[in-house]
Amino acid sequence: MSLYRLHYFNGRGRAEVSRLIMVAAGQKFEDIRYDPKEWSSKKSQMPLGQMPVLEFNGMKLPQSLPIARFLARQFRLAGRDNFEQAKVDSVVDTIYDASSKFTPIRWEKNESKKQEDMKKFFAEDLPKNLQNLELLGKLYGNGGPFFVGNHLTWADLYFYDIAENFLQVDKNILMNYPWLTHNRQEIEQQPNISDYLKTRPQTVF
Ligand SMILES: N[C@@H](CCC(=O)N[C@@H](CS)C(=O)NCC(=O)O)C(=O)O
Repeated sequence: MSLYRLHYFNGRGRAEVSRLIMVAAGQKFEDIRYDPKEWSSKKSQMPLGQMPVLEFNGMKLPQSLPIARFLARQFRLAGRDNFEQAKVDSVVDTIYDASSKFTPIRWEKNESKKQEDMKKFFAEDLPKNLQNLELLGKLYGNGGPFFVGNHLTWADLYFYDIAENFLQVDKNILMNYPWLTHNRQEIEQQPNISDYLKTRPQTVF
C-alpha cells in the first residue's frame, strides 16, 4: 500500500492541487477516485463525511487546503522560511477568495440566477482578484515567474488549477494579466507536471 492515498471523486475539484504537488515532487501516490453512485456507502469511512481525504501512513486527514499544505511542507514546496510560507499562504488565500465565490455559482441550479451571478463575478469580483494576484506575484516573486522567491511553491500549482476553472468559462480571462499568464506557462513546462497534464483523466469538473 502506498504511503500517500488520496480519496476524491473523479474530478480535479478540491483534490487537484494535492495531486499537482505530489506530481511536481515526483512522489508516487494512490489516486483513488469514487463514482458518485458508490459515495453513499463510502461517506461514513471519511472522518468528516466529505472528500478530499488524504490517507498518510494509514491515518486519514480531511480538508483540501490543510492536505495540500501538509504535502507542500513534506516536499519543500511551501516556502523556504517562515516568512516565505506566510507569503505563500497569503497568495493561496487570495486565490481561495475567488474560488470560494465561484464554486456556488458554478453549481447553481437556477439557470437564470447562475447566468446573472456568473456575469457579475466575471465583470467585477474576478478582475479585482486577478489584479491582486498579479500584484502579489510581482511583489513577492523577486522578478521571476513564480509567486514567491523565484522557485516553485504550491501557490503556483493552486493558481494553475483554479485559473483553469475560469479559463473554461472565458479563455481570454488572463489577457490583461501578463505576469499571471507567464506564471501559468512556466508551470505547464515544469518537469513531471507537463507529462501529467497530457495524461491525466479529462473530467467535467
Ligand atoms: N472544506 C472542505 C469541503 C469538502 C467538500 O465540500 N467536499 C465535497 C466535494 S468537493 C464532498 O465531499 N461532497 C460530498 C458530500 O458532502 O457528501 C474541503 O475543502 O475539503
